[in-house]
Amino acid sequence: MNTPQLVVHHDKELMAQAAAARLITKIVDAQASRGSASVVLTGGRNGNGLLAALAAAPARDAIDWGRLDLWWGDERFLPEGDPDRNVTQAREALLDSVPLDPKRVHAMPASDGPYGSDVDAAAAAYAEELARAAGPENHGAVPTFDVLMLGVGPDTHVASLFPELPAVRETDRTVVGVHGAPKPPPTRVTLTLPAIRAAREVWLLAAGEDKAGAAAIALSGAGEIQAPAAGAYGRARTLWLLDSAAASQLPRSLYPPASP
Ligand SMILES: O=C(O)[C@H](O)[C@@H](O)[C@H](O)[C@H](O)COP(=O)(O)O
Repeated sequence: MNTPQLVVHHDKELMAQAAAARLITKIVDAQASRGSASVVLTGGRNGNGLLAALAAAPARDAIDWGRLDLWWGDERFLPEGDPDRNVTQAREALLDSVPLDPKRVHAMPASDGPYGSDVDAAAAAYAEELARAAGPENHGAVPTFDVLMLGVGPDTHVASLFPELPAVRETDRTVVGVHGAPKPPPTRVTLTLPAIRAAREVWLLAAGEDKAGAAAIALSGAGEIQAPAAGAYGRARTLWLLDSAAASQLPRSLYPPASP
C-alpha cells in the first residue's frame, strides 16, 4: 500500500479546476503511451464539479474522446434517465458535450434495464463486463484503470461502500449490489475495494467543511471497515485532492500549505 499524497487547494472551485487539469494531463499521457485511457468516474458534488470544470477547461479537447473508456465506481439503482443517477449527472456535466465513443461509456445497469429490480444480478453483469474488458495482464478481473476517482462522504464512505456494511467487507467479487445504503437512494451498485485497488491511481476528492472529519479519520490510520476511504488506494499512487476546509482537521505535518 503506498502512502497517500495530499494536495490542498484554497477552495472547492480551485480544487475542481486543478483536478480537471490534472485529469486532462493524465488521460493525454495515457493515450500517448498506450493509445487509449481508462477512467472511473464518481458521483456526488465533488465528482460532478470536476466534470463540469473539465467541460469548461481550455485544454479539454487535447483528450482524444473517442479513445477513452469511462466506467463508474458506483451508481444509484434507479430507472434509466433518472436525474439522481450518477450517469445522468455526468452526462449533463460533461459527457453530452464531448464526442465519446458510446461503446466505450460503460454505465452501470438501471433498475428498469435487463435485470429489472434485481440489483445483485445487475452488479454481477457489470462485473462480467469489467472482466471482458480486462486483458491477460489484469488477472481477468478488471481492466487497468489509469485513474479511479472517488468522492468521500462525511462518514468516510467511498463509492457505495459504507462503514460496517457488507459491501466494504467483500474480498472476492469486483462489483456488488448494496441494500439499505444510509445515503439515499438505499439501493446501489458499487465497485468493491479489490476492484478499486486494481487501479493504477486512485484519486479521492474531498472539499467542504463537512469532509474535514472524514479526511482526518481516513488519513490517521483508521481501518477500512470503519472508514472505507482508508482502504481506497491505487497500485502506483493514492492522491487526496482537498480544499482547505476539508483539510482543516488534518495534522499540519500531513500536507503542504494550501495553494495561494
Ligand atoms: O453515488 C454517490 O453518492 C457517490 O458516488 C458517493 O460516493 C459520493 O461520491 C460521496 O457521497 C461524496 O458526495 P459529495 O461529493 O456530494 O459530498
